[in-house]
Amino acid sequence: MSFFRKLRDRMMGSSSKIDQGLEALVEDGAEAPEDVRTPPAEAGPSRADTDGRPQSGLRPDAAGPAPEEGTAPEGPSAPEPAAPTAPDPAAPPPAAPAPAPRPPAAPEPRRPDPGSEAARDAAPKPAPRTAPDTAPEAAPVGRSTAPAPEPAPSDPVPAPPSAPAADPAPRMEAEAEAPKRGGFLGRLFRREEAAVPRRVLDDEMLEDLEDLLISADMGTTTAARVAANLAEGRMGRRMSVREIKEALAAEIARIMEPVARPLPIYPTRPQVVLVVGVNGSGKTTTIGKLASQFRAAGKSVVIAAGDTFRAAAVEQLQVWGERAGVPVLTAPEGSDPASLAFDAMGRAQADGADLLMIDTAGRLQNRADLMEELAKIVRVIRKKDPDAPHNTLLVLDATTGQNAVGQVEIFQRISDVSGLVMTKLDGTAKGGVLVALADRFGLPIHAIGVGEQIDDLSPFDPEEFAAALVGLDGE
Ligand SMILES: Nc1nc2c(ncn2[C@@H]2O[C@H](COP(=O)(O)OP(=O)(O)OP(=O)(O)O)[C@@H](O)[C@H]2O)c(=O)[nH]1
Repeated sequence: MSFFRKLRDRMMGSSSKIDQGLEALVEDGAEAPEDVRTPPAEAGPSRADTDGRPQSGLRPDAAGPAPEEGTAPEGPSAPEPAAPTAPDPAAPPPAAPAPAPRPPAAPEPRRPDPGSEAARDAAPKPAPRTAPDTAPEAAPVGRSTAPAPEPAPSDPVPAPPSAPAADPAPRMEAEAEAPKRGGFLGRLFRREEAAVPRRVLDDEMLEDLEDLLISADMGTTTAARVAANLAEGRMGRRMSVREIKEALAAEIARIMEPVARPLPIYPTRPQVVLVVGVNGSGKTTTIGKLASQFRAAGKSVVIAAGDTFRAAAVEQLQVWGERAGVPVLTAPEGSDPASLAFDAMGRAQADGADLLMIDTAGRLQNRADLMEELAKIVRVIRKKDPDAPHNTLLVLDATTGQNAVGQVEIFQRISDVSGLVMTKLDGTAKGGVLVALADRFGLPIHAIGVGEQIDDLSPFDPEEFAAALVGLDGE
């Protein structure tokens, strides 16, 4: 099963939210199919270019707007291809029900530039952490069982899924080719195409779209930005569900691209990875999965069970250690986690281990204690290596939706978070929060958890994620 299909299947919860919402949204405001086939002279006005671009004398929208990046050619939606009724170019611009251009949000800065890193830098940090100078290699996340999928070429439009399913790709082809065909087949394609519901992208639709994105946990700011960017150059255009999904996926992938970075691997031995996050977010499971993948990539790993306050957590980590074939260092219940971390550091150094992964407690209800605990762990391991920890991984549970935003803020304050792992993306309707996190914090997303099994940790691929989130493959 391809990674994309696996991700999409496992993200059905979130994809269906946007997926189903879009169907309803377009159908609600869709023009009747008859309207779609109205001769251009009548259809023209409603498609007036309202995005502020100068209209050429030829009024390109009269024959269908020029295909934009990220949208399918509009040809098939345009009325009859022969266009004998093409409007007179000299005719005055229509005074029609052109939707008002969506005003303010639109030309937002398109990149959540590393400004978000600036914001991160501005946050108080416990102590400066210096990563080794040497250029890191990438962690083998997801590569032990199958090679990580090559990132798709940076075409802003995710390629239509290659699945042979009767639907998407052939239909796209049909959309593109329909106008050129003559005879029976041409008429057939045009009729099918005319039956595809489309809705004019106007202010009302943009608001609906924004609400839909918010309901998928994208957060108000990111949802507004995504909707505004989608509107750019498309206002007044009649769009099908698939076209909206493609444009949305392209926009989401663009936001996620800069943060899709595997865990960097340094030549330093041991590379110390401190794993933080609230209780139940998936820290133990993620450490087990990562350890297994590092082992499969030929790295030697030591795990320290730093949540010494919960015997069950230690036992669970031991189980994962056995599965991954990695030693797990433990300490008596209630003992000082920093002391365990110190011992583990000594053991990892003596063994010449490539990686030391330190689990920590996640009791956010007593933030001061947790902060002191983490700070102490960092202090003692720095006695053995002043640059440690080399990574501080924050593990977040996707099912907590927008709460994840608050967790990043808190853990950035109490530890020097260097990257994220988002777990439980399978079966949640809240995957959109990852877009909000990328947009807001710009922290690297090293991997995503898509199940409870040892190989259910995958590299983060923005285009596949975006396509799965909007349900692109499901057409
Ligand atoms: N479906 C799914 N479940 C996951 C995933 N990652 C972790 N879990 C489950 O989430 C639950 C909590 O995971 P843990 O790894 O114990 O979380 P933790 O952060 O270590 O929790 P504490 O030990 O209480 O601090 C377990 O039942 C895991 O099986 C994932 O990607 N998908």
